[in-house]
Amino acid sequence: MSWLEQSIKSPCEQSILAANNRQQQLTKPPGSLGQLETLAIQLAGLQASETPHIDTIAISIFAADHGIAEEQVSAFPQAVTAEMIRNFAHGGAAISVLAKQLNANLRVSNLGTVSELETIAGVEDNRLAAGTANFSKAPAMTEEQCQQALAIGKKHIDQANADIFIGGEMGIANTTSATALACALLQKPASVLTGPGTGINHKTLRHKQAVIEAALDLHQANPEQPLECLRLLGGFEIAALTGAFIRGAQVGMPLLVDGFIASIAALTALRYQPDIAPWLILGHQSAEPGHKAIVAALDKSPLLQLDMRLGEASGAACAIPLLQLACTLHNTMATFDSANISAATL
Ligand SMILES: Cc1cc2ncn([C@H]3O[C@H](COP(=O)(O)O)[C@@H](O)[C@H]3O)c2cc1C
Ligand SMILES: O=C(O)c1cccnc1
Repeated sequence: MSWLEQSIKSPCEQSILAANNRQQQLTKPPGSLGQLETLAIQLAGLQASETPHIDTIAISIFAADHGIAEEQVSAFPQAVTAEMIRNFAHGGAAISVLAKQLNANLRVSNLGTVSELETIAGVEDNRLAAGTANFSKAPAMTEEQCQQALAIGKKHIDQANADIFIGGEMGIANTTSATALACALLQKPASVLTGPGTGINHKTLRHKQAVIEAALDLHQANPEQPLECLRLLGGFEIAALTGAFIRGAQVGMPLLVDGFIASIAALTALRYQPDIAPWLILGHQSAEPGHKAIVAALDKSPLLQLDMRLGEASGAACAIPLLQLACTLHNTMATFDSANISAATL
């Protein structure tokens, strides 16, 4: 049996009840801390503890190139993927700065770029090929590549040993791949889901839409087979994220999901195994317009809306302090009893 078929862990009902009970005793009108309350209760269930905490944070960035980039669908050249891998390692990328500030353990996995990369300290060499195939002409991945990429995500979860996991990505043209995958899974046209990614002009946006429509016609991907949709239209980094999300729910790791790209990986995982839903927390609403439809399909409310559209796990990282505050309030506020506060009378 493949690891992908292992059962999903259930959140701990007893801890959810205990945490809910605790919330009712804290010195505030019940419900007045809004989503901070529900988040603490959700985390209690996921961590199987009445008093959840977010002290150790694992962030994994999966980077890879995309054959579809040769269709001129991104504002930036493909060399940027490898260049940004260097930047992650050297501490200059947005996620490098955020991870340092949050005291998170940042791992960077190179699944294969077109530009040659020297060996870089802090970058894991997980190269499968020099990027995916151009999915407007052929399946993006072979069966074997897709399985290997899923397994790299699994490995990151198995080694994470953290209170929460955030998966991020880097790969020029991956909004084209993610959009095509979203169209296939949601059965929506490219005209509805395609957005500017790194910032293309209107003419290029129409071209990007047409490239996606043609690829959808070519592959006729079956939404009932999400991992096959992933193989045909996805990317190595999107598959690694999908594998990480499936594994996270199998082993009981809370998963904080980033923006557009990470969310389509989460949706792929969810369509493959609907029981993973409770393990997903949505960090933020991306400004990439197609994210709304994916968020609706995930049936989750994003914690933040900051008009971010970067990827790299950056939006999810920004939501960590909120989760920490939710836990600290939940764990350390006084109770009506301990502070001698009168309870509600009506
Ligand atoms: C310097 C730079 C840093 C990035 N970090 C994340 N992305 C984001 O933009 C890319 C997707 O957009 P598109 O599909 O339009 O190429 C991905 O690499 C994504 O992670 C970046 C993009 C650039 C240019
Ligand atoms: O929200 C994202 O993940 C995103 C949006 C635009 C470009 N890259 C990533």
